[in-house]
Amino acid sequence: MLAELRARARDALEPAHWDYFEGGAGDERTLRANEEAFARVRLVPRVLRATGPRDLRTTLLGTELRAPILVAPTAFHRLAHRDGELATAAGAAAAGAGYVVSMAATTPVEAIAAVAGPWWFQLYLQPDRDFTAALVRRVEAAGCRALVVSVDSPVFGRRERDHRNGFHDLPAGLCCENLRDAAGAVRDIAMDAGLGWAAIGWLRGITGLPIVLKGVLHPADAELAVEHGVSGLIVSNHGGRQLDGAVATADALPAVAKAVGGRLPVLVDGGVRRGADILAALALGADAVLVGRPVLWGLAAGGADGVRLVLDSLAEDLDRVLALAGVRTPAAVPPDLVVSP
Ligand SMILES: Cc1cc2nc3c(=O)[nH]c(=O)nc-3n(C[C@H](O)[C@H](O)[C@H](O)COP(=O)(O)O)c2cc1C
Ligand SMILES: CC(C)CC(=O)C(=O)O
Repeated sequence: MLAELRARARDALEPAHWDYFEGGAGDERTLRANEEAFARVRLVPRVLRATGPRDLRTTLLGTELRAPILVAPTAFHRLAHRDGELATAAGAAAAGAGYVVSMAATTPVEAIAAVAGPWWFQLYLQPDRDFTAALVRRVEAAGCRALVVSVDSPVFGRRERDHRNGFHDLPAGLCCENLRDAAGAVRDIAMDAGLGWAAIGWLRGITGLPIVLKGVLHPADAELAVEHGVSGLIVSNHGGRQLDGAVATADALPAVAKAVGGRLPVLVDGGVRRGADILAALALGADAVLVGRPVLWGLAAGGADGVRLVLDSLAEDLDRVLALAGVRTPAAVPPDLVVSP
């Protein structure tokens, strides 16, 4: 099903835009490694446990979801479909999935909020702290439930497909609508190589929203994140778009989950394509997964209905594999459901 949507998305998109959505950094080693790591996992199901009806409902930081599945923050949805983030928001809401709106969304958060279910906002902390604070106020006022701070991007990864295609800017008429300053001028997103833990403390001081760090791979950083009072972690390598050669997320997850020791929710993204991948992520220590490119395939192929189809299919697939593995709820997935290869 996903493969078919992917093919339709490819047909629907300009080749340079397809490459932007699909590509990774460098030789795309990490991009490939994410899917390969999930494909290597072997499951050891339990039998005859009379587990009865499954219940996939999951609550994360006060946000109730139909299944442990969220839409990962991805940029520029109006490049994929004319309805852009509005279609993503409506599709995710219909599927009961969480939606993490990218800071590089091409639709204002107020318009997204009007059609979305529960949504979080992904932030790149800008060197201009006043601008960042104003944006935080804006998303709070629009109804955002948590801030996802991406910490894997002190500089841009080198996306060779984009260099080859000369894809550097959005076409005329599209822009990052949430990066307007008080005068209405749109800023570029700045990556900040000077970002440290003090910046997280600063953010903590200006907002009451839960702060989730996205892009943690090392267990020592997970420990530091707990010490700095964040509310959640996303084990992520940005879908292989930042540090090429970075460890696959399924491989990094167990050590991070162990370091966190249940003190915070741990989410993971990168290469999640099947219910069995979600089951594996849960067994390896995650509380939920985020899905990036497959949502973009659904969006490009079919707008809101395509997004809903992707998310519903993943949830149905998870329900089936939970039954086959002898488990009733996501929280009950035991670590010994997976064997290391
Ligand atoms: C086209 C594209 C744009 C992305 N834009 C952002 C972004 O704006 N902010 C961010 O934190 N992550 C961004 N990501 C990374 C995703 O949030 C996520 O980590 C990744 O896509 C997960 O891997 P998957 O695509 O294999 O599911 C982007 C990923 C893609 C593919
Ligand atoms: C506009 C970019 C900052 C979006 C991004 O994070 C990405 O393309 O991976």
